[in-house]
Amino acid sequence: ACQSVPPSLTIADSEQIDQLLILIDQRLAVAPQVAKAKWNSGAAINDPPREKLILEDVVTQADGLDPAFVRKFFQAQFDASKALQQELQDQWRAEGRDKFDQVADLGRDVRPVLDKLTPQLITALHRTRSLLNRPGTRDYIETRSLQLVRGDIDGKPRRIALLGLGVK
Ligand SMILES: C=C(O[C@@H]1C=C(C(=O)O)C=C[C@H]1O)C(=O)O
Repeated sequence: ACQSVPPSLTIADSEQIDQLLILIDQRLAVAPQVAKAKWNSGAAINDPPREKLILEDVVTQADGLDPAFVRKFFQAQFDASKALQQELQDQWRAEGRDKFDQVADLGRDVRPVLDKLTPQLITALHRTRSLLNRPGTRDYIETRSLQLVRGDIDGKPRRIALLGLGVK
């Protein structure tokens, strides 16, 4: 990791960015459980009221951060999760998969995991906001995300999630 840290970031800075990437990965890692629960129940992958609720929540919790940035970031995390859910369900459909025997309950077991990550992500955004537009940060995120942000079939969910950081 140290070799890829650009001169514009301290090691401590790079560790804060890593922490954000780890949280993005942890959120994406929940998507297969969501996809399974919805596969069994037949519920739609997209749940706009649930997304709206989270967005309203994060904007009020994100004091000091630009609300437009926070919304954009979380919308990208939803979009990444949905892209991964879609890829998985497309695969299961192609395989002619039956329902899964054991799935976690979406409301009782799975969404609470996402809800626990939300404030942790907001904290990580606070700690990294001023680092995101430094020269070299973009390349650092690219390199590190390949190791830290997995949970993903073809790289598309990861790309969508990282676009939410708005790093140019
Ligand atoms: C993860 C879910 O699926 C989708 C993605 C969401 C998210 O990432 O938080 C929220 C609602 C759904 O559009 C879910 O329904 O909980």
